[in-house]
Amino acid sequence: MQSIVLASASPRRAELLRQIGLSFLVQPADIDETPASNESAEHYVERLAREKALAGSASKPDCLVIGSDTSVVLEGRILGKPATTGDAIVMLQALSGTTHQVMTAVAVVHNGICESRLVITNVRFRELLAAEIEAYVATGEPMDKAGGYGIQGRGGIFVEELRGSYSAVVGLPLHETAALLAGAGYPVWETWNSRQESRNE
Ligand SMILES: Cc1cn([C@H]2C[C@H](O)[C@@H](COP(=O)(O)OP(=O)(O)OP(=O)(O)O)O2)c(=O)[nH]c1=O
Repeated sequence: MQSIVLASASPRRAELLRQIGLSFLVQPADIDETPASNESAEHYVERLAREKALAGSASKPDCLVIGSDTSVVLEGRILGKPATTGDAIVMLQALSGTTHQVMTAVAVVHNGICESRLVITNVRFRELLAAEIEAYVATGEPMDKAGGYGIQGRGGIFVEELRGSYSAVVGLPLHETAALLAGAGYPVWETWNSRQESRNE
């Protein structure tokens, strides 16, 4: 079986891949993340996931390379990672009491061919108090996360309802990732079997 490369600096994505039993190499991809003019959020997120996977594959052509991108989208507006704590406060104020979309795309490059999937999850936040937004931002948790929150962390207490994929919100949709890997000739469950066999030998 080919080696897997995760073209990402996100510790959440690595954790999610480990969760499903995969062994892989981490090699973050450095790409320009500026949206093109008039580009839709859907197009932007999927394009970035593909560019990250393709950038990773350029230096590891013999590997199966996974790239992904997550953006929070509020009324069509893309909220990336906050640049400052002030930014994080503004994002969280905007998300308070509303429903937003978390768009995550995953792309897999295999033998030069790139396949990708986009997953859209609706997340509703309850009304947030100004004081709790300040306290949350002071923890530092929002700073490396799209939309300025982490559902898997303290930010979990803001989420009233989620419709879609929890793993996609955290950074990597596991069902779609496994489907793409299977399509590339790498069914995830087969790696469980081979590990089991090597332990039994
Ligand atoms: C909404 C949300 C996002 N996030 C994270 C997932 C991603 O790491 C990050 C979105 O930024 P991305 O630009 O998608 O990813 P990244 O810069 O962390 O890593 P790379 O580009 O190298 O793959 O936000 C959470 O951890 N929890 C959440 O609830």
